[in-house]
Parts: sequence; C-alpha cells; structure tokens
Amino acid sequence: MGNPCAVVGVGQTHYTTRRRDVSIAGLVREAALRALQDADLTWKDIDAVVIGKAPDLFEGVMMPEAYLADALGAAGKPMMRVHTAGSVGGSTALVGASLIQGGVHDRVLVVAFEKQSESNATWALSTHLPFSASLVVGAGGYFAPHIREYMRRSGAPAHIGHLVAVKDRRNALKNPYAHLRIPGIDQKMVESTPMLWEPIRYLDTCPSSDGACAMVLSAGDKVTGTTPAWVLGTAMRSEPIFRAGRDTVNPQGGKDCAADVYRQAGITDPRREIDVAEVYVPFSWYEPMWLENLGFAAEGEGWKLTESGATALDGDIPWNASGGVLSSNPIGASGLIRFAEAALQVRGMAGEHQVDGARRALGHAYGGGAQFFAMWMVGSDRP
Ligand SMILES: CC(=O)SCCNC(=O)CCNC(=O)[C@H](O)C(C)(C)COP(=O)(O)OP(=O)(O)OC[C@H]1O[C@@H](n2cnc3c(N)ncnc32)[C@H](O)[C@@H]1OP(=O)(O)O
Repeated sequence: MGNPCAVVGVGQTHYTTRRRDVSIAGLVREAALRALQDADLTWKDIDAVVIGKAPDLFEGVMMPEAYLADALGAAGKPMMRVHTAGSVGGSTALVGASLIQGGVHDRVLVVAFEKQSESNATWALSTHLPFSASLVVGAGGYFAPHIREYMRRSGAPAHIGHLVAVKDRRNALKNPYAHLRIPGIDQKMVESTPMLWEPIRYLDTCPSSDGACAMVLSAGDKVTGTTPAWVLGTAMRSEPIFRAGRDTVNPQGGKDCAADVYRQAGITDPRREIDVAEVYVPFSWYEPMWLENLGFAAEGEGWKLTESGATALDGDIPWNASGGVLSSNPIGASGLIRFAEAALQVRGMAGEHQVDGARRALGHAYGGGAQFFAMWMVGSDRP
C-alpha cells in the first residue's frame, strides 16, 4: 500500500438545489478553504491538486479544471482531473492518496463538485436524445430494471426501499450540510409519493444538488490539525457496461473491489469489523443490493438486514449516518463526500450523526452503469 497516508482536513459546502450566490469556482474554493482550515494549513502547504467531477455535459462547461486551477491555488503546481462517472469523487480521493503513498507528494488537496442547477443531468443521462427518442429517462430509468430483478431474485417485499428512504432522511436531519430535510418523514409519506421509475417513488430517489467537497491528504510524517483518519486500504475496479454474462444486479467489479480493500485493511467479516459505512445509495433499493455486493450479507439476504434495523444509526452496522446520497447528490462530489464522511466518523468529528466509538469506516462510490467502483477503509489507528 506504500507510505502511510492520512486525512487531515475535510471541507464541505452546504448541499442544496441551487447555489445561485457562487460560480463553480466559488463553490470549489469554499470547500477547499474549509478543508485547509480543518487541517490548519494554507494554500502554500499544498503540493498538488486532484479534481473530479461527473461528465462535463452536466453543466455544459467543458474541461472546467482548465480554469479552476486559479480558484484552487494550483497555479504553478501539478493539477489533474479524474473522470469515472458517478464514482469519480471516490476515485479522486484514491488518486490523491496514491500520490502520497507513492512518495510523490507530501500534501495533496482533493476536491470534487457538481453544480446541477446549471443544467439538467437527468436529460443529459437519457441516451439517444436529441437524435431519437429514449426509452430510458435518467439514471432512475436505467437502474429501475436492475432493482426489479433484485426483487425478483431475492423475494424482497416492496416496502424495503421505503425503509431506507425514511432511515437516510431521518439521519440527514442530524447533518447540517444535507440537502433534503424532511421532518416527520415516514413510510406512509414515501408510499404516497408519485411513482417515477417503477418501483422507485419520488421519495425513494436522490435529489439533484449543487455542492462541493474537499479533503487535505497528508503523508504520515507531515500530519497536522486535530485527529487524522488513517488510510487502511484503497481499491478501484471497472468493468464494461455491456458484456455477455455481466451481472448488473451484483456486479463482479464491486465484489472484487470490496475484497481487495478488506484484504489490505485486514477485514475478514465486514459486518462485525467495520463500525460505520458511507455507501453510494442514490435510489433506496441500492442499500440491500450493496449490502450483498460488499459482503455484509449473503446473496438474497441484504433486504433482511435492512429490515432488521441493523443499518440504522443505532443499529450494529450503521450505513449512511450522514443521510447519504439519498439526501444530497451533487453527483461528482458524492463519492468524495462518502469518503470524507467515513474519515469524519473515525476522527470523532461527525457531530450529531457521529457513531459512538467508530474506529474503522468504509467509504464507497459507484458510477456509470454500475461499472466503476472506488472504495477506501479509514481508521483511527495508524497502520
Ligand atoms: C451515480 C448516480 O449518482 S445515479 C443518480 C443520478 N442523479 C439522479 O438521477 C437525480 C434524480 N433526481 C431527479 O431527477 C430530480 O431531483 C427529481 C425528478 C426527483 C425531482 O425533479 P424536480 O422536481 O425538477 O427537482 P428540482 O431539482 O427542481 O427541485 C425542486 C424541489 O424538490 C426538491 N426535491 C428534489 N428531488 C427530491 C426528492 N427526490 N425528494 C424530495 N424532494 C426533492 C428539491 O429540494 C427542491 O426543493 P427546494 O425548492 O425547496 O429546494
């Protein structure tokens, strides 16, 4: 895994429908400045910047990294852009970490963003338009059949998705940065909302958010600020979107990525050895699906774990204590937020949604047609 690497600073913007008060440059700078402040560092302490965002057509600004170098203090320094669709926030953190683990740099600023109010990602994701009509509208239209197939295979009852929708939004009420704040949300409220992409109802889906997240990563002997989060394992996997025999419900790439990161971190039983997980769940049904894919439950059993309450904030393996992607989804930033929230948990800095005594946390991101995966394990003890 190379040299020790730690998260010493985390910065988030508030996630919201529209940040009209800032440009994209203002948005990323806000997150970066907060991460620097948390790390007790300034721009001059940063050796390199790694930036990630989802496809350029989401805002219609091509290669935004070209002009964001100035806003991110990267003039005269190495800067690079990462692009792995929705998983990009996670991959961005991993590229930054690898620059430290490989001994190239001592301190790297990683930042990821999306300003969805400046375009319409749902239509950008509806392939074929404008040249021919699409039968699939947005990410929800793409993933709904995979969810239906999961329900068919596992026999999961229809209310399981609603349980996740309620749980994550209740957690979001404890997170001051969360976009959706829905006091009084319950299963009945979710069930009464319109069906968007069967079986995904309005409250089973993530919102479209504006927001940015940043982290300062540091070499082990250059740690600053308060408590660091130590990187215990990192892994990325990808697979082609179309391939004969590809299992889109339980993708091999996700399983291999999890196995790799657990091996590095010495985890043999994720359910028992991990204290908290921040997992990319943009549609509620992806919690039981990823519980199986990441080895927290046997195949076909993930929904039972959700139903038992184990993934609630007071359960034995809380998933998405922050409210997760279901509560805030600035797509390009969402993976980095998962990684950053995992780091905040093991630093004991997650505020009201802190999981008591969290020492080992998983951060997870996926993207494209469930074909790009990025994960890391962080811990409070130096490896
Ligand atoms: C890898 C991946 O990330 S895959 C996921 C990619 N992302 C998506 O697919 C986005 C899915 N979501 C959407 O397409 C949209 O948010 C929709 C269809 C659910 C709603 O569309 P719109 O009503 O046009 O939403 P719009 O963004 O204009 O927001 C209108 C209001 O509804 C709220 N809202 C948006 N989505 C939701 C939701 N799912 N649940 C509850 N409220 C919502 C917004 O907060 C906003 O409220 P505000 O004015 O008080 O800020």
